[in-house]
Amino acid sequence: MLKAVHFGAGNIGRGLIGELLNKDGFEITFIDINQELIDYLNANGKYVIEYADGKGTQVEIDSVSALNILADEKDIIDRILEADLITTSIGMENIEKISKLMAKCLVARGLTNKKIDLIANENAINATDRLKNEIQNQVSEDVWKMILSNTGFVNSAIDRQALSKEVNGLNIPVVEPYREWVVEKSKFKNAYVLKQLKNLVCVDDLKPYIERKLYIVNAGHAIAAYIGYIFEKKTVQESLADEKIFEFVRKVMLINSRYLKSEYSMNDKDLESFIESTLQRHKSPYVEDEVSRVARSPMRKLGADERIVGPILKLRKLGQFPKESIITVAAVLSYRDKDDSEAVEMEGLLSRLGTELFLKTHCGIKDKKIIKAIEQAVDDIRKNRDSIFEGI
Ligand SMILES: NC(=O)c1ccc[n+]([C@@H]2O[C@H](COP(=O)([O-])OP(=O)(O)OC[C@H]3O[C@@H](n4cnc5c(N)ncnc54)[C@H](O)[C@@H]3O)[C@@H](O)[C@H]2O)c1
Ligand SMILES: O=P(O)(O)OC[C@@H](O)[C@@H](O)[C@H](O)[C@H](O)CO
Repeated sequence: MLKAVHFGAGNIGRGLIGELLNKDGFEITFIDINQELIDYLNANGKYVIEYADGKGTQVEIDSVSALNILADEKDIIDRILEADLITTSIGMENIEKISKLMAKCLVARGLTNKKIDLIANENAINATDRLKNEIQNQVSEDVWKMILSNTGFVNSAIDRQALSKEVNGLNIPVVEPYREWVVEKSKFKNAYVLKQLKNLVCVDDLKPYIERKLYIVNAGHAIAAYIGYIFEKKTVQESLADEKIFEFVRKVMLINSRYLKSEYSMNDKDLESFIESTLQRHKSPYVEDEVSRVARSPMRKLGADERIVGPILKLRKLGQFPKESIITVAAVLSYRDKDDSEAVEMEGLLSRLGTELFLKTHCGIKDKKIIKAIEQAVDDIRKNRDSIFEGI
């Protein structure tokens, strides 16, 4: 049996990567920090995921075990010595935290001269390359050369709404039936393993896929959450049930698609139908996605190449002034959640630096006209939240 080591046994780890690797015949070791979940996976050797398909279809994923990253370092290295593939989905904020152990694992693996591939499955452009840089920072130049000659660092784009629910104290991933797992073919070192991964889509150029994912799918999702927050909606579905919000979200997705059209010569009709089907996924009656989950980590989401600001900067370079997309930055800046450390950090930075400096230093927005428009929109939203929809 092929063996995979997957870091992050959360919603997408168990709900997408776990399912697909299992379908392709892999035995999976999950690495996590949640001891209760680790104990459950070890005691049962399997888990269940539920499809949000209106029927509650359940799928069993077997041949699994788990280790704790904080307590089982030696065992983790041993598993990686025997593994055929390493994957992650732990969240970008945790990538740096696993880099030291990952470096140790890849050094041990490199000494055996056996090839291995690593895929970071996170919502970010070149997430694997970002992990790769963190790993490089942990080792000397010679050791890095050895790691590079034995390890394939493969970027990916993944798409599936994966939530979870608690049933009798047990956490069950709840996933939409739709799924996508796209990887960069040329980066794979182990051709045999790649051939066994039948549920992967291999492409030569990942950029159009990850940009379409972030700038259409995740942008639409995030905007529904941030505008939903302003209108006191609890879930994304509740937010999109409001016609004005729905039309606003669709408009921004269409505006963002102008960049994809120009950059990749994507066809208008295909983009429009992609947007429509994405909106249907986001408003599925079988999914109840909390605003707080989708709006989580607003500082990350305001990054210069991320879902909110990325399309604005790219469209500006094309000479455009995407008014509605600009308003969405103001909506993110208005977001508050005392349980989300990044939302708390954002609020603190905004009050210490002011909006203009925050936008310049954190979001890479230097254009005076855009900064002014964002400041104006923040003000307008504070006075009258319906100002968001003016002109729609
Ligand atoms: N859930 C989705 O719908 C979805 C879809 C596509 C992509 N993603 C991306 O996948 C990643 C994971 O998202 P999620 O929704 O599954 O989050 P999640 O919180 O459900 O899962 C993350 C898991 O990682 C574990 N973890 C945290 N720090 C760790 C560490 N240092 N070492 C090992 N494990 C650690 C957590 O305990 C948790 O089990 C994110 O980058 C997210 O953007 C999520
Ligand atoms: O995971 P994040 O925080 O980057 O974004 C939240 C959601 O938009 C995201 O998890 C989606 O559900 C997912 O990306 C759909 O494929």
